Amino acid sequence: MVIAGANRMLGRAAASQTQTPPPTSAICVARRSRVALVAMVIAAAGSGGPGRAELQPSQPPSDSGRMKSSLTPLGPPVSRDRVIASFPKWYTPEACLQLREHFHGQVSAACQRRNTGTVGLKLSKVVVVGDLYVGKTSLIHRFCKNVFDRDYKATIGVDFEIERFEIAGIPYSLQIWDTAGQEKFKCIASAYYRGAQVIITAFDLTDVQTLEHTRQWLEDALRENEAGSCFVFLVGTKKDLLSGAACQQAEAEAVHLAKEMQAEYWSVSAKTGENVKAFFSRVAALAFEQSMLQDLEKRSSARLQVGDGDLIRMEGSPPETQESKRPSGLGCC
Ligand SMILES: Nc1nc2c(ncn2[C@@H]2O[C@H](COP(=O)(O)OP(=O)(O)OP(=O)(O)O)[C@@H](O)[C@H]2O)c(=O)[nH]1
Repeated sequence: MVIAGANRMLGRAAASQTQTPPPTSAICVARRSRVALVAMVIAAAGSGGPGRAELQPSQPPSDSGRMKSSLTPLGPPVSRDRVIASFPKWYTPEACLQLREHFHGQVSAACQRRNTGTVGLKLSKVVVVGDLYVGKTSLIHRFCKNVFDRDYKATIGVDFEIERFEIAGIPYSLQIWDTAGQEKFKCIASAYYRGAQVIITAFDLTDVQTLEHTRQWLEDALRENEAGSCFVFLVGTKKDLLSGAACQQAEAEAVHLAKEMQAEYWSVSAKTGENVKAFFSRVAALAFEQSMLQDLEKRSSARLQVGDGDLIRMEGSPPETQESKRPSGLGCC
């Protein structure tokens, strides 16, 4: 993974229908031959049409705008606006994944002690899905590059961005996958749904049909992941185009659906930037907290198993007996 020295990494990846998602390192390599890959995807989709314009490589981060943690840094510093010290709040309590305003007690304690296992090295996968033209790319670009492009260029296959955070003093990264909304690219994009910790289903607040379609997008993304393993967000885009009663009406319908989907609801505008940073901070904090809790649980159950009386009794037993009694959760050593 090539993120050292850069605050974020930009990539584009595309695959044929049967290809499984490549590891991040493979994608970094693929990035260099982007033109060939894009050509491959156009061929696979049977289209000679234009794709998303070539993206500019990220600028190397300058030293300004950086903040040093009061704790010993675990990695290179992140930009100031990626530092999350307190738990970011929900958009509406009517459709939110959790109402706590602080990190879980165990998580805070572990972060203070720097007892965070491998979480600081982890890259959590976030997949953004939804109809074409709803503003998925614009949302990601507003957050990752602080830009807005009023011209529409369809995403071909998938793109991704990596954003580094510092959460409760611990480094944490999100790998944000932008998928194509066009039907002809759906099979390519869906190959990248697997392994998502967060699924963001986006719709256009000014187009109620795109809200209706989010059920199907979510179903497709969940099918590729273990039941109950993903945080789900429902995001209404282009908030700047609605106001007053029309906005309230659109949001009420979306909140209703979000509750059904067991999703957290947010309204955002990539054009003005409204709620974009708050939204992704919330995503990062929830994913981080879940990773921490899972890691703590894994380590504590591993400790319990190591101290288990059965294992002590096994000492000196023939190797095959030891093998047959080994708890399945433990590795080969
Ligand atoms: N006014 C307004 N326009 C937006 C906003 N977000 C996106 N748009 C516009 O909507 C169009 C589609 O945006 P994209 O981000 O390319 O849409 P997408 O969902 O990524 O589309 P696909 O790549 O085809 O799936 C573009 O012309 C954007 O400029 C927004 O917040 N406000």
